[in-house]
Amino acid sequence: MVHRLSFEAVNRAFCDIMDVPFSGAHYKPFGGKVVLLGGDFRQTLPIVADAGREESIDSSLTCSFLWQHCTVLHLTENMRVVASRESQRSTFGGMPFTEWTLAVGNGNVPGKSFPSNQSTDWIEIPESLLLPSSGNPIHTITSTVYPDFAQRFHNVSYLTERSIITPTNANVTEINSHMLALIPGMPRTYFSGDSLHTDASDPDRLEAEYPTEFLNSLSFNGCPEHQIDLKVFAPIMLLRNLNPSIGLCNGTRLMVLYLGHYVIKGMIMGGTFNGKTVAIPRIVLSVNDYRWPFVLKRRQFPVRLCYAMTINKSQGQTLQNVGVYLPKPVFSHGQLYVAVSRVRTPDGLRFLIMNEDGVPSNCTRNIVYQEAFVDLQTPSS
Ligand SMILES: Nc1ncnc2c1ncn2[C@@H]1O[C@H](COP(=O)(O)OP(=O)(O)OP(=O)(O)O)[C@@H](O)[C@H]1O
Repeated sequence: MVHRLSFEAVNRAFCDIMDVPFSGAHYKPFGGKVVLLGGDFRQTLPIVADAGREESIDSSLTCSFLWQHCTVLHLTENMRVVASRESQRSTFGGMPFTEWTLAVGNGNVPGKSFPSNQSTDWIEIPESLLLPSSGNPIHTITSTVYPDFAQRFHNVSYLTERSIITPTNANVTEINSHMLALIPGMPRTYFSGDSLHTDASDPDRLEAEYPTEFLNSLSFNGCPEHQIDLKVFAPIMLLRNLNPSIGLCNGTRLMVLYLGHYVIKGMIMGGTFNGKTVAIPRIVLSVNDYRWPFVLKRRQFPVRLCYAMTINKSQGQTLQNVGVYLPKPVFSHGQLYVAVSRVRTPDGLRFLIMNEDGVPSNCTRNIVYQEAFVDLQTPSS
């Protein structure tokens, strides 16, 4: 979800554009233009660094002055899951799959209290969705989601329909490295060119304080790593909108076809541009993080391997086979709902959950800030 300040910035731009003398447009929301917004408040709220519950809620559109001008319309049918009869057959916590996913999103799955922390937002995942608990967890989850990988690693439809999702980038990296090593051949490595930019009066001091090696070690959400290892046939995800008119959007998945010095060629996996071959150049990405007194400029291919991806990054994807890997529970509103709602049928959804002692478990945390839904009722709904 977009931060409310972004909506407010667009609102101001519209007011400016539409402003002509005596029109009053300047005082109307979006300059008097009708704007259609789509979203699901059960999904994750805007990401605000180090934010607590209040800051997360405050960042959502419902806390903007614009919200009073919005009319809420509800979609009533789950088009993603409804196509499958499978989802109607079995029950999950006594409910059909579609209802169970909504109950997870609404925070209505009965909680399980633990004497140690008295937290009530822990829920049991139905037995039929759990993976067997023996052996190495990375091996268990990868071999379940990617069966017969050695024979099928270059099959584009096989890769298109599956992914492992997990809350943190550290686990994503671990799984991606594991999978890349299973493809024959040596990887091609791309290093970024990193530099810092600052308005400070003494940039030389900052450059001495933050040498290139330090800049190389920095990782940011939504920014490619300093070192990217790739092989032909590996699935990658684009991290920037390069050219939406040909399908190159933030979140587009591609299978690598060619690893050149100046471009990476790939085949788009899924969506309107499925099967289209495209070239991706290196670009300069700017990262402004409040922890550092400079803007990092990183010249790199804006891609990341995507055998596994974070739950947040998986928003918008529809997949046939999803492995939800939870070595630690989710940490923010809506993440568990996003995880359970990526599939068309419950057959394609499997969980591997570890408790704090690293022992497989059937309980996990479901974080739902009920305040996020308070303003969503309309008189007619
Ligand atoms: N009108 C429709 N008819 C048939 N299937 C549909 C329709 N709309 C959506 N779908 C199916 O539901 C899936 C999810 O649709 P879409 O990605 O547009 O929803 P969304 O609300 O953006 O999803 P997300 O939960 O990722 O935010 C699509 O992959 C598509 O298969």
